[in-house]
Amino acid sequence: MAEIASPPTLKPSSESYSAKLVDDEIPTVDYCMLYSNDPDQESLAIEHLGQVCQDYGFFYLVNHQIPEKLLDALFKGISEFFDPSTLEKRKVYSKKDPMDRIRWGQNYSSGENREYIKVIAHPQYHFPPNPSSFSDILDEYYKEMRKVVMGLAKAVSKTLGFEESYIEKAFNLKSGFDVSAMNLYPPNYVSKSRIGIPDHTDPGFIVTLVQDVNGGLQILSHKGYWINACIPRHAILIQLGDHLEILTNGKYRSHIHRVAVDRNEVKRISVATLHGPSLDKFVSPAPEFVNEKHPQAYLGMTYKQSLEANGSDEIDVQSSLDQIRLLKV
Ligand SMILES: O=C(O)CCC(=O)C(=O)O
Ligand SMILES: [Fe+2]
Repeated sequence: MAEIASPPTLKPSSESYSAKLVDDEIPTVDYCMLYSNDPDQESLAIEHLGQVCQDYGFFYLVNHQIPEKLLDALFKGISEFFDPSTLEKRKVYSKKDPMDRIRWGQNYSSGENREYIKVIAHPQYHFPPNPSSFSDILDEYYKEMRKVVMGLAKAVSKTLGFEESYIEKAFNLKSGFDVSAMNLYPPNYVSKSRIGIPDHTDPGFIVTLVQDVNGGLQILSHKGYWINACIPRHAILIQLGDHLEILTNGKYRSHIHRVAVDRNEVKRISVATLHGPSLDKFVSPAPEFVNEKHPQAYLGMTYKQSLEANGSDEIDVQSSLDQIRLLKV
């Protein structure tokens, strides 16, 4: 596979944002340490992960075992897929029906500036069949990423003091519904504002994010200021999803994030995958997290119902946390 040259850095813009914007303050979690053969090291790593989930809700994951060559091939494949000269060909994936499993879109507006292709990556794979080398790379990438996600489900269960299969069972992750967005910002160098994607949280257990060019993603911390995410090359940014917040009754919260694009100068590709419960899984705050001091703060409903609660379908997902929340935590 061809090597990709070191990418340029996209400088974040702070204009037009009122809340404080700081550079990187995002913790790092070492995936291998969560499974260390040394029990002391392992328990320290699990304790650290629990602290990070509670205090931040997002972190850089390093030593995750996804080959760097696979990530580089993924970015190259996406870059070729979004080639401006083949724009007409990909319009075939424009949304025609709510049941479409592959969906393409291009937005140039004051509220959103990106080109994207969304696919369902689990429980069944739905990828653009051409070019075949690209769908093979996607297949490999999503399989590798699922291993990481299942591993994190075990580790997060332990941070909560449960057996390692707790999260997997609570979300029925073996049949989990994963939607992945491959994004190009700005859409072929044209944007109508500095917003790539506006403020939002994401549904599901966790969101995994990889990118080819640093900068652009901004995360609102629980302390109320924005952080520019400077994801180390080949690391994965993990963000906790709304349904982990619901399950833990607000102990592990999701958080608002957005993408800034900067003066159309740099092309950035990201792959954000929402790893969710199975569509029919009923998710509500677990009894272990509900007590007099922490009354039930969210409604229970199936994952499918919660995806549809925002008036959208299950692929064009947006957070429905506002409709599900009973109390502010
Ligand atoms: O591209 C990014 O950095 C973020 C994408 C995102 O937040 C999403 O697709 O939900
Ligand atoms: Fe997101």
